[in-house]
Amino acid sequence: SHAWGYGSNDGPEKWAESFPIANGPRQSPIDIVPTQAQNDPSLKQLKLKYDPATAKGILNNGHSFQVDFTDDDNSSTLAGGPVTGIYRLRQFHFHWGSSDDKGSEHTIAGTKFPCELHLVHWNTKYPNFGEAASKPDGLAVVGVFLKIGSANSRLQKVLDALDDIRSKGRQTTFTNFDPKTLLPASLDFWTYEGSLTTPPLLESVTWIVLKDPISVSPAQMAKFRSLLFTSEGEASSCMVDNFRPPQPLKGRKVRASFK
Ligand SMILES: CN[C@@H]1CN(c2cccc(OC)c2)S(=O)(=O)c2sc(S(N)(=O)=O)cc21
Ligand SMILES: [Zn+2]
Repeated sequence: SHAWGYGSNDGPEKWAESFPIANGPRQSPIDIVPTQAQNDPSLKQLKLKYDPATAKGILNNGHSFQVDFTDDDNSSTLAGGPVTGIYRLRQFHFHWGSSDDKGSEHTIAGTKFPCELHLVHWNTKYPNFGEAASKPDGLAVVGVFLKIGSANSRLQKVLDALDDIRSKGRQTTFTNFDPKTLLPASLDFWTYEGSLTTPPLLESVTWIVLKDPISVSPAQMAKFRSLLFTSEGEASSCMVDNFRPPQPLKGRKVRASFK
């Protein structure tokens, strides 16, 4: 199997050995340079409709932790913005650093944030997630930056569940949660065509990166860093620095939904 991680032997610099698409034409993340983004007035407003009842569970997958949603109907969806049609929410997860000066995957004119939230959606024109993940318009991921500031009470419910999923493979029930509460007030965004930022690095993602961050406190960041990459019984390795650095733009245009 293609074991990959974020260490010196299995990290982003090594992924191309098993996943040659790592050097492809539309890889993610990227550095977003606001002055070079083009305002596109044809971009529609982002329409996010999430039903808290679709939240199912929370899992430590050994790379990050994710909150999974039931996606067998259109209860939790994304539409509008740069996409055509309806995309269903599949899961959300985060990437973060070992210190507050790094952790995000996308950067803004070189600025790194301590953490980045990804809400993963798949295009309902395809029969299921796995099919969608291999199509150029198959996935839409909303990225939200987290910035050090006051404690985020909405985030705390997610962080309180981490004690039960400390090591790889652990999961627990997690329901009645509305991910909309994790979004900033403004849904202004940048958008570009990219990829998964983890193996299999499929070039199937329309990225929608929100301009405004949400807050996270230093104590809450310590909670993220209390997770382990490793399974119970293995030598413990702290789950930190699980981010891929920015990739070459290769001629792509980044559009802005705002002036
Ligand atoms: C480990 N990779 C994450 C889990 N997924 C996954 C798992 C299995 C197969 C697969 O592709 C067929 C995708 S996923 O599609 O939900 C995503 S999206 C994403 S990110 N950082 O680009 O938003 C990371 C992951
Ligand atoms: Zn991600």
